[in-house]
Amino acid sequence: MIVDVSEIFYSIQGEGSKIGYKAIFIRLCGCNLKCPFCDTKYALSCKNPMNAHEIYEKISRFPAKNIIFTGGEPTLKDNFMAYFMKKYNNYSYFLETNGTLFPKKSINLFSHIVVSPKMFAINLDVLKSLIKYSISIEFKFVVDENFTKELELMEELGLKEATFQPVWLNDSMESYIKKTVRIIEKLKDIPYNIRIIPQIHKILYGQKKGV
Ligand SMILES: Nc1nc2[nH]cc(C(=O)O)c2c(=O)[nH]1
Ligand code: SF4
Ligand SMILES: [Mg+2]
Repeated sequence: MIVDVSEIFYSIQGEGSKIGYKAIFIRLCGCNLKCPFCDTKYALSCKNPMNAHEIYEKISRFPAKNIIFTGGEPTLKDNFMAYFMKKYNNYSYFLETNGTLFPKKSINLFSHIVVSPKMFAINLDVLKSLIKYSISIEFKFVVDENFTKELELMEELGLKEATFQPVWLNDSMESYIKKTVRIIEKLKDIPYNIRIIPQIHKILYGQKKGV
């Protein structure tokens, strides 16, 4: 089975509740959305066909057992991910998804799913199914300084907690940190259980591929 792979790299989880754990990232090509703030535009329509064995050869060189499928939107490759995870079942698998497509073949093979819904492309039925059928799930919202819609969605889905991740646009490090602090101050007034976490890999390594 063949899939287009944008990049495979070894780093730490830089986002969400599993932040800091070492992980191997498999970034699949292709996405069903075109977010203006996308930080992986190079992965939206790339071509780099690899078969499962070639991918396995690459990942097996790294001394880690956590694999994160990301993209692009990896659920477009539901069949491939299911095939891969069943074949190489000595790893723990994690998924980063925008929550618009339901990965029915692979969902029960992920130890944990990070859903990052985009406010202009919400599919409530898919989000509810992800909550219902995943083994473990968290919501991560990429936010700017106005996050009313995100709070409304939390309400609608009955979420008790979520991660808010300040969006990194054309910010310098200094402006990103200042923006994050402004968001923290605003969220202090809001009675939701929200963790505010910046994208730690960008602070540590800068804005580049493969980290
Ligand atoms: N270190 C690191 N952590 C990440 N967590 C989610 C990422 C993603 O691009 O989906 C990502 C990424 O690109 N790098
Ligand atoms: S869903 Fe994610 S990968 Fe796709 S365009 Fe939006 S930010 Fe980029
Ligand atoms: Mg990223």
